[in-house]
Amino acid sequence: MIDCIIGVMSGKGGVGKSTVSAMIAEELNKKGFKVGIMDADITGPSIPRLLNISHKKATANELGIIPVTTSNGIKVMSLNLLMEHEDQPVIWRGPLIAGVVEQFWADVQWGDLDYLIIDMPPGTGDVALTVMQSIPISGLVMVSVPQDLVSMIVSKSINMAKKLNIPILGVVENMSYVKCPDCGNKIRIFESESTIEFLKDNNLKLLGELPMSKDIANISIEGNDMIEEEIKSIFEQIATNIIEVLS
Ligand SMILES: Nc1ncnc2c1ncn2[C@@H]1O[C@H](COP(=O)(O)OP(=O)(O)OP(=O)(O)O)[C@@H](O)[C@H]1O
Repeated sequence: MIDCIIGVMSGKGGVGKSTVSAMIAEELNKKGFKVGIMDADITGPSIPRLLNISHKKATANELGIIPVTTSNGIKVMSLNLLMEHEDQPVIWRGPLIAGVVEQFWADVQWGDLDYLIIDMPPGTGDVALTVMQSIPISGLVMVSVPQDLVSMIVSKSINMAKKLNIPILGVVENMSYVKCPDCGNKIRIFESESTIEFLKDNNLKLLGELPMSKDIANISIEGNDMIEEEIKSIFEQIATNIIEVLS
């Protein structure tokens, strides 16, 4: 039994969707919830590295696939946990990839979870559609960089969610600013006035703003314990906001 399924979506690749998915899972887990994470980004799976389990392999029994569990208890399923070598590419066409996602939903023994986080494939393509149509998603978290929020890139994902009647829980603006190491000022490369307007016009909640930071960039190398406290608390607040919106 899974209580809430949260899809983490982005208009395009490389904006931090997987990083945010992994950190939401970590924060919900820290709050004492039973958490799982499904890496539905089949051709670019990065969850095992972000959660430091890329050396582990998933197994199966007659009941289905058994997810890998992190040292702190998060259940994880990713195609990379089934591949012999993590650098093997998945040279498959859309329907086959979509079939894997369906299996990750139907055949993985998730057990009882309070939250299942789904790291969606970027954009509004074939596999994203399969995820949204075949899994009963409770709500979507939209991850975007500021410059895409006010372009049509995020609007496409928002409109897709609306057409499929899936609520959007809110937006995480990633790489919003850089913090000056000397004076602590937040340097915003892209003016945020239009972001606020965009959120207002679309009736979207801002779940959190993350800086561009070396600590975040190095999560898959150094782990997330090394992240500075100020950034940790932003991730914690994002998780709290998600819980609030869902309840
Ligand atoms: N706030 C940040 N500051 C610095 N680097 C970041 C930040 N967020 C993400 N990154 C880095 O940007 C790169 C892309 O991040 P990530 O893999 O999470 O994006 P993604 O949207 O899931 O990409 P894809 O959809 O292509 O898998 C990674 O190298 C990650 O470490």
